[in-house]
Amino acid sequence: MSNPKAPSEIARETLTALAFRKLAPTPENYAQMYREISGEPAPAPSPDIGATTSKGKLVPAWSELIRDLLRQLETPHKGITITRKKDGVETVLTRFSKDPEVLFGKLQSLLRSWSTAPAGASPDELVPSVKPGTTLPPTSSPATSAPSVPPVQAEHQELISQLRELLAQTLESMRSSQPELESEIQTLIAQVRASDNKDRLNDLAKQLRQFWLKLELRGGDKAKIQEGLVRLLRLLVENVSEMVEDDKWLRGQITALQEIITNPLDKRSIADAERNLRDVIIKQGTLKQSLTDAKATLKSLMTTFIDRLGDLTASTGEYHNKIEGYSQKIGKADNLTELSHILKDVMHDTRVIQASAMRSHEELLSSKKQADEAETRIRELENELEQISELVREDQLTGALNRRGLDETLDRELKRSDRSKTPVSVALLDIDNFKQLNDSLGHLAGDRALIHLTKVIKETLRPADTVGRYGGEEFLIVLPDTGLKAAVEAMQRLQRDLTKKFFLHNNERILVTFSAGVALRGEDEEAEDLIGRADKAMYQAKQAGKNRVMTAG
Ligand SMILES: Nc1nc2c(ncn2[C@@H]2O[C@H](COP(=O)(O)OP(=O)(O)OP(=O)(O)O)[C@@H](O)[C@H]2O)c(=O)[nH]1
Repeated sequence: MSNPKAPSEIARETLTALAFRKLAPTPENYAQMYREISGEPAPAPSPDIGATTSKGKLVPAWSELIRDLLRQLETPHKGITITRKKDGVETVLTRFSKDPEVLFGKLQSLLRSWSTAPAGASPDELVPSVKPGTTLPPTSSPATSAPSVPPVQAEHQELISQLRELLAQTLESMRSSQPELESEIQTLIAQVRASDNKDRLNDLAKQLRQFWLKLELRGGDKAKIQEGLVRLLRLLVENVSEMVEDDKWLRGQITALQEIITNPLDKRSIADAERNLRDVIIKQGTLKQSLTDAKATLKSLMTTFIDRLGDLTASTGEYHNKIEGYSQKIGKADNLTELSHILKDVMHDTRVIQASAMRSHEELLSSKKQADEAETRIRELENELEQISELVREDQLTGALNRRGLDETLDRELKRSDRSKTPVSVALLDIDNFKQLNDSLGHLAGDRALIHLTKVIKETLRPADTVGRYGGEEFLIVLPDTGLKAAVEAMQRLQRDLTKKFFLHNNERILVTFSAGVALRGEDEEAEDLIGRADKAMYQAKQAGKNRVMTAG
């Protein structure tokens, strides 16, 4: 004996049959078709629901409702999945299919609930409420709903396999960042892709939990390793700086490095510090060469001096021996002629030794003078080196101030503006499409373009204005005693000058343009905030199409 059909299934089949036979989905047609499919006998005559309800209200057309239902099923609604919608329809059909009028109303309110559902509402709230105490028939049972369940199941399966694939891809994307876990990740990916039943999924869930735990621990380890390395570096630098007390060159670099690692580390400060350190190293390299040369000169002078002294000692030693010989000869001499010959020899040797001593004396004097000069030069170089080591304020490529120089200038100018109650403005410039210039003409041409721009800026602005390299292709201009309008005009003048003073590359004229943000310092405004506002305005200038000047609000 076959199992009786579930009401929801009969209702669904009724709707399908109506559509299939192209019958108008009126309540009577629905009721008749329902009875036909369920095999129920025709009910006793009841009030006509063809055109009006028993309460006298007009019943809207079913076709419209079904069309609406189909349309709304496909339409995305926040917080409600298609599956949940289908489940809702299923529940309504199950509970109310026996009464077309109630069914109609419930389907309508279900539709309304989709379109008015608040974001994130639980799908359960979207199923029309059921009177307390009503027992719900099962929405599906393998025996009765077999032909209609597969679409839902198929959709679930499709969703699950999509989720599996997403999980596999997520794991896949972790491989490059976790090379040490490569084989473990590979195994998990294979497991994810093969998890097609509950047991395998459970097993996978366990493995994944262990894997995430391991990742968490590793993340913690990495942070600790990094902290440890920084601590170690600090110790090392401290220790080295104590050891090299006398070596100014090395001490300068150590100071720069200490500055980097004593402040909190972030990407930008490390990049700045790296550029500063490079500047220090370049400058120190040049000075160190001069110092080495000066020291070599001094060494060679000392050698000459010692040689001369040796010669002198040797020749005076020889003279003393000779004098001794002459004194013996004098003692033995017994006539005047002999004595006169000896005296002549003595005079001759004395004159020779005197001349030699004089020459040596002059040579020594000149050597001493040169040695003094070399020593002075060395002292000067060492002083310069010491200063450079401690504070390099210039960008080595462009000759503009570097970040450190800019900080000092801003500090000075802001204080001056506070004292004198005069305005001060800043402009942040960023060369337009600089990457493209680098890519098409080469990095060296890019470097020369930066030098060119700095030169034009220096030529165009007043001597009191300062230009510094703020970043790669960004420049900050400090304009003391300048209001917003005048600062904007200065930038516009610079733009015009750049269209006249072309950057030449292989005899080709290249137009360098920039976008700028200009900000007038507010009362007691910190340098950082002032630059921040200029930066924002510069960004707006870029967004608005580049090669323009914008003011900060
Ligand atoms: N030649 C050279 N290039 C540099 C230097 N510093 C930074 N750059 C380059 O400047 C380029 C900046 O590129 P982006 O930030 O994309 O800016 P852009 O191409 O100017 O684009 P916009 O700012 O939107 O106009 C990068 O390619 C950097 O490599 C430098 O000292 N010399």
